[in-house]
Amino acid sequence: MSVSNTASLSGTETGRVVPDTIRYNREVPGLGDPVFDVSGLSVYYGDNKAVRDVDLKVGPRQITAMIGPSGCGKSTVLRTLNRMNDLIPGARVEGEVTYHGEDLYGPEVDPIEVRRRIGMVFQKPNPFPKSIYDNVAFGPRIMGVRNGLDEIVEESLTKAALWDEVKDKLKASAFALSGGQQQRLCIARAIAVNPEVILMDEPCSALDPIATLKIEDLMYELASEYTIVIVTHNMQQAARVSDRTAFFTAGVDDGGDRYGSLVEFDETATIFSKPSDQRTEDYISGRFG
Ligand SMILES: Nc1ncnc2c1ncn2[C@@H]1O[C@H](COP(=O)(O)OP(=O)(O)OP(=O)(O)O)[C@@H](O)[C@H]1O
Repeated sequence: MSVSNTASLSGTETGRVVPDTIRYNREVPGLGDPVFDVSGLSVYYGDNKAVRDVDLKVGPRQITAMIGPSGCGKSTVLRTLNRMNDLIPGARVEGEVTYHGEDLYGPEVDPIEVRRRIGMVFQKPNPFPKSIYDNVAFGPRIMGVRNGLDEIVEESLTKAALWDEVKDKLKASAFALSGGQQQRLCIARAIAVNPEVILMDEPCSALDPIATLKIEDLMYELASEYTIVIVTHNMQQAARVSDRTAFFTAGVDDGGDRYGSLVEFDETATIFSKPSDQRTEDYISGRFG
């Protein structure tokens, strides 16, 4: 894929993000056989039913963005896609999440294998206190790979658009890299174990605008090979990079409990130009959130 359109990055004077802010001009791939099919998903933290009744499909080799105001459940839903919620005491899911048609929460499913196939990149770059090389080689080594590590490291760093910047200092500490480089290293680390899906939870929120655009370019390139789901606070970012967008909001139930839910899920251009729900319209117009 190539980057073919670098139109305006900002919204219009109404504050609304419109389709001409979409930088990457490509046809939206179909949902095909969805990679994930989420239906009737609710997530509890203890007794608190924090996210309710989410239905969502994630198509292969495309970028799905999750947007919405703070606390609407974006990260919670993202974590259900690779069972990271299992690691949070008191968290449990209700409803169904299938991965290629298989129940992701089925008794026979190995969560470790799930997290290998469905990798995650976090808000704050979190390289290990090791060399650049050892960060990337870490996952393959744990999987028992002994031969061909050099090739895996080079290929992963190349795919993460970092190889040229680090090829002469692979033994240097990962902490010697800039924030943006560290985040690309974390993406290389995720790629090194050969995943199908990369989940990204606010991957640019700790980065400056230049480093952010680099990661966005990278996401776009990676989407030809990987399925990407990104949580972002940044509407322009969702409009720029994603094929489909899920808009979540937070509400209060009759008992006064706050909860998150999915309002609308559609192609990104539709969400940002003619959303079908007034709450989406209000959010993308900057009227709340
Ligand atoms: N580990 C946790 N323990 C208890 N409650 C949690 C936990 N993580 C999230 N929650 C609650 O679940 C709800 C959704 O939170 P979540 O972090 O998923 O929302 P978000 O949309 O990603 O928010 P933000 O944009 O601020 O990161 C919130 O009410 C939050 O307090």
